[in-house]
Amino acid sequence: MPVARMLQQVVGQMPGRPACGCWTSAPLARFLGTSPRQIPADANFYSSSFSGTDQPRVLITGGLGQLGVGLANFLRKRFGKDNVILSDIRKPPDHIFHGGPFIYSDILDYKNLREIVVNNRITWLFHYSALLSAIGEANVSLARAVNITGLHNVLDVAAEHNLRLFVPSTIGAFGPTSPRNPTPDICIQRPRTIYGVSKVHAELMGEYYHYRYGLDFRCLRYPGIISADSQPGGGTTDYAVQIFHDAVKNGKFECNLKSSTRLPMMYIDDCLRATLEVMEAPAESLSMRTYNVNAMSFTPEDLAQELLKHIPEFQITYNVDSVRQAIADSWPMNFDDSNARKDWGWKHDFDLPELVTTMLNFHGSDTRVAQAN
Ligand SMILES: NC(=O)C1=CN([C@@H]2O[C@H](COP(=O)(O)OP(=O)(O)OC[C@H]3O[C@@H](n4cnc5c(N)ncnc54)[C@H](O)[C@@H]3O)[C@@H](O)[C@H]2O)C=CC1
Ligand SMILES: CC(=O)[C@H](N)C(=O)O
Repeated sequence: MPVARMLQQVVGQMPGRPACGCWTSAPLARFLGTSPRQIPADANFYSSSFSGTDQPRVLITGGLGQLGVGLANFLRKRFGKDNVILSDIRKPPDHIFHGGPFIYSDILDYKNLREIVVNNRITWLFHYSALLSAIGEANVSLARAVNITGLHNVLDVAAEHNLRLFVPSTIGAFGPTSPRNPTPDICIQRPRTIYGVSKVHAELMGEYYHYRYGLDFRCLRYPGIISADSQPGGGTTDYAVQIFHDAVKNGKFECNLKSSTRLPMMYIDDCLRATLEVMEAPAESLSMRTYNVNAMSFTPEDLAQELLKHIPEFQITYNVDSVRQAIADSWPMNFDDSNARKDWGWKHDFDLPELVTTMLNFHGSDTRVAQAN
């Protein structure tokens, strides 16, 4: 007998179950737990996913980081500006505040999160709030709270309100005992950072809520993401973002990883497109709920050589950060994303030459504008 059916029979006999015996997506613990958040057994979890239009009503948590504003702009083009709400615990700059709906949302405040989802009739949630690898090692207790307790709140609200939920994982969800070259979707995952541990937890908890409560959970393991118009948030791959700014501005860059450190990387446009494509993929096409996605892998030396083709006077020096280097040495060198390419047609657009040209065009034009002003 399928596990789900067996569980349904067991749960159906539980006291306090709705008379209909219907299978609610609400987490079982809410009926049996002693949590102050316990919901009356006769609560009717009418799915609030019907937003009255055929467009998703989107909430992005942690939206003011390196990726969230780009995601909001990308999704607003697809679903309409007013259907995508950006949120964070920080004050947005004026151009972001006036660029579309923004709301304060602290994922550690479960009631606040629940209120936002109900009052705004949210149907899709992109959960970006997190402390990344290096900053997480500098503040383990905060990283554990945001990346784990915050995730639990998001999972419960998503299950209670039948949301389609995207949670990004990372190359950092693997560790030194994982195969590194290449790293497949399914293999040993014993990361050595609180960031990586919290992301493996997110993958496992999201998949549990999917199989146990029917939550439409979808997850991509992002490589190091490179963006031109936003600053990185304190990770190990941040060098690959900062190098472009420094190369154009100063003609030189001091790299905090060894020249031979190979890591999977991706341009932000590919990242955001992969995120939307997996969220729009028909459920029946998904043989998994957590996928690796890949574009390229390079070392600081590879990147410097590509930059030299455009900026012949560019100089790179190395001042290795031992914390970041130890993290990078435990991460994948190359990512196997064949399942994403097979199941939902993933295909990257930007390889290293295209990345460098695109980033320099942005920074170069930006610098030219700066000189003109
Ligand atoms: N940028 C990258 O290269 C990669 C990012 N990812 C994942 O993508 C997501 C977004 O990444 P980034 O934008 O780079 O992160 P980031 O570190 O730049 O931004 C994270 C945001 O979370 C917010 N935040 C912190 N505590 C919060 C709380 N209690 N409630 C609500 N928001 C809170 C911060 O204010 C910040 O704006 C993260 O989950 C990250 O793990 C995964 C792999 C690579
Ligand atoms: C690859 C990531 O998850 C992030 N950029 C980090 O370096 O922590």
